[in-house]
Amino acid sequence: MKITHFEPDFVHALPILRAIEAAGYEAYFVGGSVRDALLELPIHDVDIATSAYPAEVKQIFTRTIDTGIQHGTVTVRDHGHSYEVTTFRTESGYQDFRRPDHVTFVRSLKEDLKRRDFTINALAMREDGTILDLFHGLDDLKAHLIRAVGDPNQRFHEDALRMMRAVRFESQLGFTVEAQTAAAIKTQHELLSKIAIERTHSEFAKLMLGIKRHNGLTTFIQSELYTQCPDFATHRDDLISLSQLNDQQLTDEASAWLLIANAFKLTVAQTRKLLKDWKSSNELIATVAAGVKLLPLIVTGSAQPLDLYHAGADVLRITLEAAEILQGVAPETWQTQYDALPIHDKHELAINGKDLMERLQMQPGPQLGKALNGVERAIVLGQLENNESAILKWVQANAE
Ligand SMILES: Nc1ccn([C@@H]2O[C@H](COP(=O)(O)OP(=O)(O)OP(=O)(O)O)[C@@H](O)[C@H]2O)c(=O)n1
Ligand SMILES: [Mg+2]
Repeated sequence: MKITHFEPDFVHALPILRAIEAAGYEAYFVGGSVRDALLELPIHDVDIATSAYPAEVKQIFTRTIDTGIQHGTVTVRDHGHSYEVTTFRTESGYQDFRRPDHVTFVRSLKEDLKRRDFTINALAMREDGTILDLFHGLDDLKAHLIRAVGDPNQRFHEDALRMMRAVRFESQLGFTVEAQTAAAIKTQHELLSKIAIERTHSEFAKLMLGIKRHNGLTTFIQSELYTQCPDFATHRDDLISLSQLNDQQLTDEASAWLLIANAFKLTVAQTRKLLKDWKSSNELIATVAAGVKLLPLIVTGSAQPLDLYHAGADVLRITLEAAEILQGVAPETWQTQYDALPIHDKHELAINGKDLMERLQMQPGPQLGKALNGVERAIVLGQLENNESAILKWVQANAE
């Protein structure tokens, strides 16, 4: 098997591979970029594995950064690009189920590939495009199977996050977790509790944004992995309902959490707590919480111009994405209504507080805030034109 069409990212990285080889070592493209190139998907992060030890890699290139030198990773800078070059390694220990006690550098590609998670991720590509397939990853790519390299129990003991990666790839690639690998996840699902929630969160979000969300969620539920996730354990039936929604692909993680909040029938406060427990960013929490408020209004057709205005473009977009999946609500009608609002943000008002103070001799304080809010509201509702003289007149009339 040989790749003949090279993505630009590979082309740019070729001189790195060639330089390492010219110095007498082996070097290969490995991991997700090789998998995705074979699937004809866009590639990102080209990873390079080499028989050269980190100190040897550093001698070959003029510009290097010690990214994770104790794990064998050196970043090589070349023409504005960065490449992670990692020495072939084996790992042992894994007392805490997430990081190896020691890393041993080795000179053999096979030793390196055999401790990787799945066969489709254990392919290596030579500089000429030849694929080295030591664990039948090509067969599994063809059969759309996610199969652990060697003993699945051992692979999940080494890094319990791999169980989440399995269900993530299932959804992201539209593959199926192979039976023995799935059985091992079920047996070992409790190990996921050892993993930092941020890492589980990141995999779960990728699952929710994948092309086969239904498949990923089904294995996530059947394997009991969900029981190890914050605030999910008591929601098995709700998660099943979530998995049975139409499989339309989501474009934003916030829409996914909105669907979850809806399936779990959470209040705004409960939604905030759930997202906090998943260590979400404040931005994500605010967006989803606002979506929880807006969603029922959209689904029942009762949202008013002010509701759309206060929600704003981002919240509206994710809410419409969720509403379309839940009830087949056509997003265009609402989007058109939103676009037609006279203004979309306070800053678009033809006056501000300073203008009111200067022109109407108003004093700073609650009165001023109230006047501005009234102006904003009247303009959104189409009761007042957004120009300075109309607004000043309106404020004077309403102050009397
Ligand atoms: N828990 C993990 C994480 C990664 N890997 C190996 O390291 C490679 C690169 O890891 P990463 O970039 O995290 O994942 P990718 O498989 O490249 O997927 P993505 O496209 O999301 O980057 C993987 O392909 C796999 O060979 C592994 O064995 N076990
Ligand atoms: Mg990657």
